[in-house]
Amino acid sequence: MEKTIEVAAACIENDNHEILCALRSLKMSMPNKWEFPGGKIKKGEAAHEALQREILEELDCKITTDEIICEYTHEYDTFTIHLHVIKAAIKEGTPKATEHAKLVWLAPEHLDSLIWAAADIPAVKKIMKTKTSPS
Ligand SMILES: Nc1nc2c([nH]c(=O)n2[C@H]2C[C@H](O)[C@@H](COP(=O)(O)OP(=O)(O)OP(=O)(O)O)O2)c(=O)[nH]1
Repeated sequence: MEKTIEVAAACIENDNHEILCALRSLKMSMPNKWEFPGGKIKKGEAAHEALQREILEELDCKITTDEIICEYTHEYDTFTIHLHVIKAAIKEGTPKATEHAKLVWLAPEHLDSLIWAAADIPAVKKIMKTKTSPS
């Protein structure tokens, strides 16, 4: 059986309560799919630590990380990922698409207007539900 890839992804919210969505580029695997920016967790690394490193590498900014919004396993045809979606905020800098094709800030209720990587769909649904339900 293929090894499961551990992936940390950031649900970065700005002061307008919008969420940062990133479009995977043609050079990346799963091109043209939207995702929460992040990447693979290295051996011995904590998910939060991996996420801060990945965001600095691919968006050229620093984030603070908060609680895990959701965490689950998704089986693609050729590999399986264990996705950790972590709440985050920008601490320093402005996100730049150094690897992604595009970055957009979207209100939670509009997240389902994008075509997401299949693994992200439960997280998108959860964020939409949590952020748009009256409290
Ligand atoms: N970053 C991220 N990856 C996701 C998400 N959803 C999803 O299925 N993936 C998949 C895409 C990739 O197969 C894998 C993460 O790989 P990646 O290419 O972003 O990670 P990385 O930057 O560490 O990659 P690399 O240096 O090895 O090329 O997880 C998501 O929301 N964010």
